[in-house]
Amino acid sequence: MDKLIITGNGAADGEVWASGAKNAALPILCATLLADEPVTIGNLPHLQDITTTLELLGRMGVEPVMGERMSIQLDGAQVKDCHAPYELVKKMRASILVLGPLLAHFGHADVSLPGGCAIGSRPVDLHIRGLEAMGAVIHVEGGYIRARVDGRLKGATIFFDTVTVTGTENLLMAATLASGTTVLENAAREPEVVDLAECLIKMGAKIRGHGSDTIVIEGVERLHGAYHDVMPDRIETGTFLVAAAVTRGRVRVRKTRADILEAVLAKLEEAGGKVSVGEDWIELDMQGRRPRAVNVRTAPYPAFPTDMQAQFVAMNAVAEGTSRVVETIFENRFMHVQELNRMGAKIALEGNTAVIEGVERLSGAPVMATDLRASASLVVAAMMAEGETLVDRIYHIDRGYECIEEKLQLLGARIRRIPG
Ligand SMILES: CC(=O)N[C@H]1[C@@H](OP(=O)(O)OP(=O)(O)OC[C@H]2O[C@@H](n3ccc(=O)[nH]c3=O)[C@H](O)[C@@H]2O)O[C@H](CO)[C@@H](O)[C@@H]1O
Ligand SMILES: C=C(OP(=O)(O)O)C(=O)O
Repeated sequence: MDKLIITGNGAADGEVWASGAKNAALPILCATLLADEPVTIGNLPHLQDITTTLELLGRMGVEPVMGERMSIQLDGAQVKDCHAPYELVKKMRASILVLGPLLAHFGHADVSLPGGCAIGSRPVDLHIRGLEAMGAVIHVEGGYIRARVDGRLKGATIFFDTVTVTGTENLLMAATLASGTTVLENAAREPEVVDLAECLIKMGAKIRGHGSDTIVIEGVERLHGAYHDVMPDRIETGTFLVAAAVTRGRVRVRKTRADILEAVLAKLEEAGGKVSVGEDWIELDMQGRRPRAVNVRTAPYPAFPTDMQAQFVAMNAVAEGTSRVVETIFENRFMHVQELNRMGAKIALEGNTAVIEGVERLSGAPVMATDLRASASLVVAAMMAEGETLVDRIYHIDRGYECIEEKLQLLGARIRRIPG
Protein backbone atom coordinates (compact mmCIF):
# COMPACT_ATOMS: atom_id res chain seq x y z
CA MET A 1 0.00 0.00 0.00
CA ASP A 2 1.41 3.40 -1.01
CA LYS A 3 2.11 6.01 1.66
CA LEU A 4 2.70 9.75 1.55
CA ILE A 5 5.46 11.48 3.49
CA ILE A 6 4.96 15.19 4.04
CA THR A 7 7.40 17.52 5.75
CA GLY A 8 5.70 20.66 7.00
CA ASN A 9 7.42 23.65 5.47
CA GLY A 10 5.06 26.56 5.87
CA ALA A 11 3.18 28.63 3.36
CA ALA A 12 1.76 27.07 0.22
CA ASP A 13 2.45 29.44 -2.63
CA GLY A 14 1.75 28.96 -6.31
CA GLU A 15 -0.64 27.99 -9.03
CA VAL A 16 -2.33 24.69 -9.73
CA TRP A 17 -5.20 23.56 -11.98
CA ALA A 18 -8.44 21.78 -11.17
CA SER A 19 -9.08 18.44 -12.86
CA GLY A 20 -12.45 17.25 -14.13
CA ALA A 21 -14.88 16.52 -11.31
CA LYS A 22 -14.95 12.92 -10.09
CA ASN A 23 -18.57 13.23 -9.00
CA ALA A 24 -19.66 14.49 -12.41
CA ALA A 25 -17.47 12.12 -14.42
CA LEU A 26 -18.80 8.98 -12.72
CA PRO A 27 -22.51 9.47 -13.54
CA ILE A 28 -21.64 10.78 -17.01
CA LEU A 29 -19.60 7.67 -17.83
CA CYS A 30 -22.58 5.57 -16.71
CA ALA A 31 -24.94 7.73 -18.82
CA THR A 32 -23.15 6.54 -21.98
CA LEU A 33 -24.90 3.17 -21.38
CA LEU A 34 -28.17 4.87 -22.40
CA ALA A 35 -27.09 5.70 -25.98
CA ASP A 36 -27.13 3.52 -29.11
CA GLU A 37 -24.09 5.32 -30.48
CA PRO A 38 -20.62 6.27 -29.22
CA VAL A 39 -20.50 9.14 -26.72
CA THR A 40 -17.18 10.93 -26.11
CA ILE A 41 -16.40 12.36 -22.68
CA GLY A 42 -13.59 14.88 -22.32
CA ASN A 43 -11.71 16.42 -19.36
CA LEU A 44 -11.84 13.12 -17.47
CA PRO A 45 -9.72 13.10 -14.33
CA HIS A 46 -7.06 10.41 -14.08
CA LEU A 47 -8.37 8.75 -10.91
CA GLN A 48 -8.78 5.29 -9.46
CA ASP A 49 -12.59 5.67 -9.47
CA ILE A 50 -12.56 6.38 -13.22
CA THR A 51 -10.43 3.28 -13.83
CA THR A 52 -12.86 1.23 -11.73
CA THR A 53 -15.84 2.58 -13.71
CA LEU A 54 -14.14 1.77 -17.04
CA GLU A 55 -13.41 -1.73 -15.74
CA LEU A 56 -17.07 -2.09 -14.77
CA LEU A 57 -18.27 -0.93 -18.20
CA GLY A 58 -15.65 -3.22 -19.79
CA ARG A 59 -17.10 -6.25 -17.95
CA MET A 60 -20.45 -5.35 -19.53
CA GLY A 61 -18.85 -5.43 -23.00
CA VAL A 62 -18.18 -1.71 -23.54
CA GLU A 63 -14.65 -1.18 -24.84
CA PRO A 64 -13.30 2.32 -24.11
CA VAL A 65 -11.52 4.08 -26.97
CA MET A 66 -8.97 6.60 -25.68
CA GLY A 67 -8.93 9.97 -27.44
CA GLU A 68 -6.99 13.21 -27.12
CA ARG A 69 -6.93 15.46 -24.03
CA MET A 70 -8.14 12.89 -21.50
CA SER A 71 -11.19 11.94 -23.56
CA ILE A 72 -12.76 8.51 -23.86
CA GLN A 73 -15.35 7.21 -26.28
CA LEU A 74 -17.86 4.63 -25.05
CA ASP A 75 -20.60 2.90 -27.02
CA GLY A 76 -23.68 1.74 -25.08
CA ALA A 77 -24.68 -0.45 -28.06
CA GLN A 78 -21.83 -2.83 -27.11
CA VAL A 79 -23.44 -3.91 -23.80
CA LYS A 80 -23.73 -7.72 -23.60
CA ASP A 81 -24.06 -8.32 -19.86
CA CYS A 82 -26.11 -6.07 -17.52
CA HIS A 83 -24.25 -7.15 -14.42
CA ALA A 84 -22.24 -5.14 -11.86
CA PRO A 85 -20.31 -7.61 -9.70
CA TYR A 86 -19.58 -7.26 -5.99
CA GLU A 87 -15.80 -7.16 -6.43
CA LEU A 88 -16.06 -3.89 -8.40
CA VAL A 89 -19.03 -2.30 -6.60
CA LYS A 90 -17.28 -2.76 -3.23
CA LYS A 91 -14.36 -0.68 -4.52
CA MET A 92 -16.62 2.20 -5.48
CA ARG A 93 -20.13 2.90 -4.25
CA ALA A 94 -20.92 5.07 -7.27
CA SER A 95 -21.17 1.82 -9.29
CA ILE A 96 -24.85 1.92 -8.30
CA LEU A 97 -25.13 4.56 -11.06
CA VAL A 98 -25.26 1.82 -13.72
CA LEU A 99 -28.61 0.58 -12.36
CA GLY A 100 -30.88 3.25 -13.87
CA PRO A 101 -29.23 3.35 -17.32
CA LEU A 102 -29.09 -0.46 -17.72
CA LEU A 103 -32.70 -0.93 -16.67
CA ALA A 104 -33.96 1.91 -18.90
CA HIS A 105 -32.00 0.81 -21.99
CA PHE A 106 -31.96 -2.98 -21.71
CA GLY A 107 -34.92 -3.77 -19.42
CA HIS A 108 -32.88 -5.57 -16.77
CA ALA A 109 -29.90 -5.17 -14.45
CA ASP A 110 -28.20 -7.11 -11.66
CA VAL A 111 -26.16 -4.76 -9.51
CA SER A 112 -24.42 -5.68 -6.29
CA LEU A 113 -25.66 -3.79 -3.22
CA PRO A 114 -22.96 -1.26 -2.31
CA GLY A 115 -23.17 -1.76 1.47
CA GLY A 116 -21.84 0.67 4.07
CA CYS A 117 -18.52 2.49 4.11
CA ALA A 118 -16.33 4.40 6.53
CA ILE A 119 -18.46 7.55 6.45
CA GLY A 120 -21.82 5.89 7.13
CA SER A 121 -24.38 3.28 6.12
CA ARG A 122 -25.28 4.96 2.80
CA PRO A 123 -28.45 3.05 1.82
CA VAL A 124 -29.85 3.06 -1.75
CA ASP A 125 -33.53 2.56 -0.85
CA LEU A 126 -34.58 5.79 -2.58
CA HIS A 127 -32.98 4.67 -5.87
CA ILE A 128 -34.88 1.38 -5.67
CA ARG A 129 -38.21 2.93 -4.65
CA GLY A 130 -38.02 5.47 -7.47
CA LEU A 131 -37.36 2.81 -10.11
CA GLU A 132 -40.25 0.73 -8.72
CA ALA A 133 -42.52 3.78 -9.05
CA MET A 134 -41.51 3.80 -12.74
CA GLY A 135 -42.73 0.21 -13.18
CA ALA A 136 -39.62 -1.84 -12.41
CA VAL A 137 -39.88 -5.08 -10.46
CA ILE A 138 -36.96 -5.24 -8.07
CA HIS A 139 -35.81 -8.01 -5.74
CA VAL A 140 -32.87 -7.72 -3.43
CA GLU A 141 -31.40 -11.20 -3.03
CA GLY A 142 -27.98 -12.67 -2.41
CA GLY A 143 -26.55 -9.18 -1.98
CA TYR A 144 -27.74 -8.12 -5.46
CA ILE A 145 -30.37 -5.70 -6.70
CA ARG A 146 -32.16 -7.65 -9.44
CA ALA A 147 -34.29 -5.26 -11.49
CA ARG A 148 -36.57 -6.03 -14.45
CA VAL A 149 -39.15 -4.11 -16.49
CA ASP A 150 -41.52 -5.30 -19.21
CA GLY A 151 -41.09 -2.91 -22.13
CA ARG A 152 -40.16 0.66 -21.18
CA LEU A 153 -40.08 2.27 -17.75
CA LYS A 154 -43.04 4.60 -17.24
CA GLY A 155 -42.83 8.25 -16.28
CA ALA A 156 -43.84 8.97 -12.66
CA THR A 157 -43.80 11.73 -10.07
CA ILE A 158 -41.21 10.88 -7.45
CA PHE A 159 -40.65 12.77 -4.20
CA PHE A 160 -37.31 12.15 -2.47
CA ASP A 161 -37.73 12.02 1.34
CA THR A 162 -34.04 12.91 1.62
CA VAL A 163 -32.01 14.87 -0.91
CA THR A 164 -29.80 12.28 -2.60
CA VAL A 165 -27.23 13.12 -5.26
CA THR A 166 -26.68 9.71 -6.87
CA GLY A 167 -30.36 8.85 -6.28
CA THR A 168 -31.38 11.91 -8.31
CA GLU A 169 -28.81 11.00 -10.98
CA ASN A 170 -29.95 7.37 -11.25
CA LEU A 171 -33.61 8.31 -11.69
CA LEU A 172 -32.78 11.22 -14.00
CA MET A 173 -30.88 8.84 -16.29
CA ALA A 174 -33.60 6.17 -16.13
CA ALA A 175 -36.34 8.70 -16.92
CA THR A 176 -34.68 9.87 -20.16
CA LEU A 177 -35.77 6.62 -21.90
CA ALA A 178 -39.08 6.10 -20.02
CA SER A 179 -42.45 6.53 -21.72
CA GLY A 180 -44.14 9.75 -20.61
CA THR A 181 -43.07 12.44 -18.19
CA THR A 182 -41.15 12.00 -14.95
CA VAL A 183 -41.07 14.68 -12.25
CA LEU A 184 -38.32 14.45 -9.60
CA GLU A 185 -39.28 16.48 -6.53
CA ASN A 186 -36.90 17.46 -3.74
CA ALA A 187 -34.17 16.59 -6.24
CA ALA A 188 -30.48 17.28 -5.57
CA ARG A 189 -29.33 20.66 -6.96
CA GLU A 190 -25.62 19.83 -6.94
CA PRO A 191 -23.67 21.22 -9.93
CA GLU A 192 -22.68 17.64 -10.83
CA VAL A 193 -26.37 16.79 -11.36
CA VAL A 194 -26.58 19.79 -13.69
CA ASP A 195 -23.47 18.66 -15.62
CA LEU A 196 -25.00 15.19 -16.04
CA ALA A 197 -28.29 16.70 -17.26
CA GLU A 198 -26.42 18.85 -19.77
CA CYS A 199 -24.59 15.82 -21.13
CA LEU A 200 -27.89 13.90 -21.40
CA ILE A 201 -29.48 16.83 -23.26
CA LYS A 202 -26.60 16.72 -25.78
CA MET A 203 -27.44 13.01 -26.21
CA GLY A 204 -31.04 13.92 -27.09
CA ALA A 205 -32.75 13.81 -23.68
CA LYS A 206 -35.56 16.26 -22.85
CA ILE A 207 -34.87 17.69 -19.40
CA ARG A 208 -35.78 20.94 -17.68
CA GLY A 209 -35.44 22.29 -14.16
CA HIS A 210 -32.01 20.75 -13.44
CA GLY A 211 -30.27 22.89 -10.85
CA SER A 212 -33.61 23.43 -9.08
CA ASP A 213 -35.32 20.98 -6.71
CA THR A 214 -37.85 19.93 -9.38
CA ILE A 215 -36.54 18.23 -12.50
CA VAL A 216 -38.93 17.35 -15.32
CA ILE A 217 -37.95 14.72 -17.87
CA GLU A 218 -39.94 13.84 -20.97
CA GLY A 219 -38.86 10.37 -22.02
CA VAL A 220 -37.59 9.80 -25.57
CA GLU A 221 -37.29 6.52 -27.52
CA ARG A 222 -33.54 6.62 -27.96
CA LEU A 223 -30.44 8.65 -27.13
CA HIS A 224 -27.67 9.31 -29.62
CA GLY A 225 -23.93 10.07 -29.66
CA ALA A 226 -22.51 13.35 -28.31
CA TYR A 227 -19.38 15.05 -26.99
CA HIS A 228 -19.23 16.45 -23.45
CA ASP A 229 -16.44 17.92 -21.32
CA VAL A 230 -16.70 17.17 -17.59
CA MET A 231 -17.00 20.25 -15.34
CA PRO A 232 -14.12 21.23 -13.00
CA ASP A 233 -13.85 19.58 -9.59
CA ARG A 234 -15.16 22.03 -6.98
CA ILE A 235 -14.05 19.86 -4.05
CA GLU A 236 -10.49 19.50 -5.36
CA THR A 237 -10.48 23.28 -5.94
CA GLY A 238 -11.71 23.92 -2.40
CA THR A 239 -9.08 21.58 -0.97
CA PHE A 240 -6.23 23.56 -2.60
CA LEU A 241 -7.72 26.82 -1.31
CA VAL A 242 -7.91 25.39 2.21
CA ALA A 243 -4.23 24.36 1.87
CA ALA A 244 -3.47 28.08 1.39
CA ALA A 245 -5.55 29.03 4.42
CA VAL A 246 -4.05 26.36 6.71
CA THR A 247 -0.47 27.20 5.77
CA ARG A 248 -0.99 30.99 5.72
CA GLY A 249 -0.04 31.07 2.06
CA ARG A 250 -1.45 32.07 -1.31
CA VAL A 251 -2.83 29.68 -3.93
CA ARG A 252 -4.41 30.30 -7.30
CA VAL A 253 -6.48 27.47 -8.80
CA ARG A 254 -6.96 27.64 -12.58
CA LYS A 255 -9.44 25.86 -14.86
CA THR A 256 -12.14 26.09 -12.23
CA ARG A 257 -15.38 27.95 -11.42
CA ALA A 258 -16.21 30.26 -8.52
CA ASP A 259 -20.00 30.21 -9.03
CA ILE A 260 -20.27 26.62 -7.74
CA LEU A 261 -18.17 27.23 -4.61
CA GLU A 262 -20.01 30.15 -3.05
CA ALA A 263 -20.64 28.64 0.40
CA VAL A 264 -17.00 27.53 0.68
CA LEU A 265 -15.57 30.86 -0.52
CA ALA A 266 -17.81 32.76 1.92
CA LYS A 267 -16.42 30.67 4.80
CA LEU A 268 -12.83 31.21 3.63
CA GLU A 269 -13.47 34.97 3.61
CA GLU A 270 -15.00 34.73 7.09
CA ALA A 271 -11.78 32.98 8.14
CA GLY A 272 -9.85 36.06 7.02
CA GLY A 273 -8.80 34.96 3.54
CA LYS A 274 -8.75 37.40 0.65
CA VAL A 275 -10.59 35.75 -2.22
CA SER A 276 -10.05 36.97 -5.80
CA VAL A 277 -11.86 35.50 -8.75
CA GLY A 278 -11.27 35.60 -12.51
CA GLU A 279 -13.13 34.05 -15.41
CA ASP A 280 -11.73 30.57 -14.77
CA TRP A 281 -9.60 30.95 -11.64
CA ILE A 282 -9.89 31.53 -7.90
CA GLU A 283 -7.13 32.79 -5.61
CA LEU A 284 -7.01 32.66 -1.84
CA ASP A 285 -4.49 34.87 -0.07
CA MET A 286 -3.90 34.25 3.64
CA GLN A 287 -0.25 35.28 3.57
CA GLY A 288 1.22 35.90 7.00
CA ARG A 289 -2.16 35.62 8.76
CA ARG A 290 -3.53 32.94 11.00
CA PRO A 291 -7.04 31.85 9.92
CA ARG A 292 -9.93 32.72 12.24
CA ALA A 293 -12.10 29.83 13.43
CA VAL A 294 -15.39 29.50 11.49
CA ASN A 295 -18.53 27.55 12.32
CA VAL A 296 -19.71 25.21 9.59
CA ARG A 297 -22.88 23.19 9.04
CA THR A 298 -22.97 20.76 6.11
CA ALA A 299 -26.14 20.43 4.03
CA PRO A 300 -27.15 19.74 0.41
CA TYR A 301 -26.12 22.25 -2.28
CA PRO A 302 -26.11 25.24 -2.33
CA ALA A 303 -25.20 24.99 1.39
CA PHE A 304 -21.77 23.98 2.64
CA PRO A 305 -20.71 20.60 1.13
CA THR A 306 -20.02 17.59 3.37
CA ASP A 307 -17.12 16.78 1.02
CA MET A 308 -15.32 19.93 2.32
CA GLN A 309 -16.04 19.30 6.00
CA ALA A 310 -12.84 17.41 6.87
CA GLN A 311 -10.63 20.03 5.20
CA PHE A 312 -12.34 22.80 7.22
CA VAL A 313 -11.85 20.80 10.42
CA ALA A 314 -8.12 20.81 9.59
CA MET A 315 -8.20 24.59 9.03
CA ASN A 316 -10.11 25.23 12.25
CA ALA A 317 -7.64 23.01 14.11
CA VAL A 318 -4.95 25.67 13.57
CA ALA A 319 -7.24 28.71 13.55
CA GLU A 320 -7.57 31.42 16.16
CA GLY A 321 -10.58 30.69 18.36
CA THR A 322 -13.03 27.86 18.93
CA SER A 323 -15.45 26.57 16.31
CA ARG A 324 -18.25 24.07 15.86
CA VAL A 325 -18.51 21.94 12.72
CA VAL A 326 -21.83 20.13 12.34
CA GLU A 327 -22.13 17.19 9.92
CA THR A 328 -25.75 16.66 8.89
CA ILE A 329 -25.35 14.36 5.85
CA PHE A 330 -23.35 11.31 6.98
CA GLU A 331 -23.51 9.80 10.46
CA ASN A 332 -19.85 8.84 10.76
CA ARG A 333 -17.84 11.39 8.85
CA PHE A 334 -15.41 12.41 11.57
CA MET A 335 -12.75 9.71 11.23
CA HIS A 336 -10.13 12.41 10.62
CA VAL A 337 -10.68 13.87 14.09
CA GLN A 338 -8.74 11.27 16.04
CA GLU A 339 -5.91 11.38 13.48
CA LEU A 340 -5.73 15.20 13.64
CA ASN A 341 -5.67 14.93 17.44
CA ARG A 342 -2.65 12.62 17.07
CA MET A 343 -0.99 15.58 15.36
CA GLY A 344 -1.73 17.85 18.34
CA ALA A 345 -5.17 19.20 17.39
CA LYS A 346 -7.72 19.78 20.18
CA ILE A 347 -10.99 18.49 18.81
CA ALA A 348 -13.83 16.95 20.82
CA LEU A 349 -16.77 15.13 19.28
CA GLU A 350 -20.30 15.73 20.56
CA GLY A 351 -22.63 13.60 18.45
CA ASN A 352 -22.65 15.06 14.94
CA THR A 353 -20.62 18.10 16.01
CA ALA A 354 -16.87 18.61 16.23
CA VAL A 355 -15.88 21.26 18.76
CA ILE A 356 -12.48 22.56 17.75
CA GLU A 357 -10.19 24.64 19.88
CA GLY A 358 -7.61 26.11 17.53
CA VAL A 359 -3.95 25.50 18.38
CA GLU A 360 -0.94 27.50 17.21
CA ARG A 361 0.98 24.48 15.87
CA LEU A 362 0.48 20.87 14.85
CA SER A 363 3.26 18.31 14.89
CA GLY A 364 3.95 15.58 12.35
CA ALA A 365 2.93 12.03 13.24
CA PRO A 366 2.14 8.71 11.56
CA VAL A 367 -1.57 8.86 10.64
CA MET A 368 -4.06 6.71 8.80
CA ALA A 369 -6.26 7.82 5.91
CA THR A 370 -9.75 6.41 6.50
CA ASP A 371 -11.74 7.86 3.62
CA LEU A 372 -11.24 10.21 0.73
CA ARG A 373 -11.75 13.65 2.29
CA ALA A 374 -10.37 12.59 5.67
CA SER A 375 -7.15 11.81 3.81
CA ALA A 376 -7.15 15.24 2.19
CA SER A 377 -7.54 16.92 5.58
CA LEU A 378 -4.54 15.02 6.96
CA VAL A 379 -2.35 15.97 4.00
CA VAL A 380 -3.30 19.64 4.28
CA ALA A 381 -2.68 19.61 8.05
CA ALA A 382 0.69 17.91 7.50
CA MET A 383 1.77 20.75 5.19
CA MET A 384 1.84 23.13 8.18
CA ALA A 385 2.81 20.68 10.93
CA GLU A 386 6.26 20.70 12.45
CA GLY A 387 8.29 17.72 11.26
CA GLU A 388 7.28 14.73 9.20
CA THR A 389 3.86 13.15 8.77
CA LEU A 390 3.44 9.71 7.26
CA VAL A 391 -0.04 9.19 5.80
CA ASP A 392 -0.88 5.51 5.39
CA ARG A 393 -3.64 3.95 3.22
CA ILE A 394 -3.59 6.69 0.64
CA TYR A 395 -5.51 4.58 -1.89
CA HIS A 396 -8.45 6.55 -0.51
CA ILE A 397 -6.96 9.81 -1.72
CA ASP A 398 -6.15 8.34 -5.15
CA ARG A 399 -9.88 7.69 -5.63
CA GLY A 400 -10.53 11.42 -5.82
CA TYR A 401 -7.37 13.53 -6.24
CA GLU A 402 -5.46 13.41 -9.52
CA CYS A 403 -1.65 13.48 -9.10
CA ILE A 404 -2.01 14.79 -5.55
CA GLU A 405 1.69 14.94 -4.76
CA GLU A 406 2.69 16.55 -8.09
CA LYS A 407 -0.02 19.19 -7.70
CA LEU A 408 0.91 20.00 -4.10
CA GLN A 409 4.60 20.15 -5.08
CA LEU A 410 3.58 22.94 -7.50
CA LEU A 411 2.47 24.83 -4.39
CA GLY A 412 5.83 24.25 -2.73
CA ALA A 413 4.84 21.33 -0.51
CA ARG A 414 7.49 18.80 0.48
CA ILE A 415 5.54 15.65 -0.23
CA ARG A 416 6.55 12.33 -1.71
CA ARG A 417 5.00 8.94 -2.30
CA ILE A 418 6.48 5.75 -0.94
CA PRO A 419 5.22 2.91 -3.12
CA GLY A 420 4.11 0.00 -0.93
C1 LIG B 1 -20.30 9.86 -6.37
C2 LIG B 1 -20.93 11.00 -5.66
O1 LIG B 1 -21.51 11.87 -6.26
N1 LIG B 1 -20.76 11.03 -4.33
C3 LIG B 1 -21.31 12.14 -3.58
C4 LIG B 1 -22.77 11.87 -3.31
O2 LIG B 1 -22.86 10.63 -2.62
P1 LIG B 1 -24.28 9.91 -2.52
O3 LIG B 1 -25.08 10.24 -3.71
O4 LIG B 1 -23.99 8.48 -2.21
O5 LIG B 1 -24.90 10.61 -1.25
P2 LIG B 1 -26.43 10.97 -1.07
O6 LIG B 1 -26.67 12.36 -1.56
O7 LIG B 1 -27.24 9.89 -1.70
O8 LIG B 1 -26.61 10.90 0.50
C5 LIG B 1 -27.26 11.92 1.24
C6 LIG B 1 -27.97 11.31 2.41
O9 LIG B 1 -29.09 10.56 1.94
C7 LIG B 1 -29.11 9.28 2.50
N2 LIG B 1 -29.72 8.34 1.50
C8 LIG B 1 -29.27 8.36 0.23
C9 LIG B 1 -29.83 7.50 -0.71
C10 LIG B 1 -30.85 6.65 -0.34
O10 LIG B 1 -31.40 5.86 -1.12
N3 LIG B 1 -31.29 6.68 0.96
C11 LIG B 1 -30.74 7.51 1.89
O11 LIG B 1 -31.16 7.51 3.04
C12 LIG B 1 -27.63 8.98 2.77
O12 LIG B 1 -27.46 7.98 3.73
C13 LIG B 1 -27.14 10.33 3.23
O13 LIG B 1 -27.43 10.51 4.59
O14 LIG B 1 -23.32 12.93 -2.53
C14 LIG B 1 -22.71 13.08 -1.23
C15 LIG B 1 -23.45 14.19 -0.51
O15 LIG B 1 -23.23 15.39 -1.14
C16 LIG B 1 -21.22 13.36 -1.39
O16 LIG B 1 -20.63 13.31 -0.13
C17 LIG B 1 -20.55 12.30 -2.27
O17 LIG B 1 -19.24 12.73 -2.59
C1 LIG C 1 -17.75 10.59 -0.41
C2 LIG C 1 -17.20 10.84 -1.59
O1 LIG C 1 -17.25 10.02 -2.66
P1 LIG C 1 -18.08 8.68 -2.89
O2 LIG C 1 -19.53 9.02 -2.86
O3 LIG C 1 -17.65 8.26 -4.25
O4 LIG C 1 -17.69 7.72 -1.79
C3 LIG C 1 -16.45 12.08 -1.86
O5 LIG C 1 -16.20 12.37 -3.06
O6 LIG C 1 -16.08 12.79 -0.91
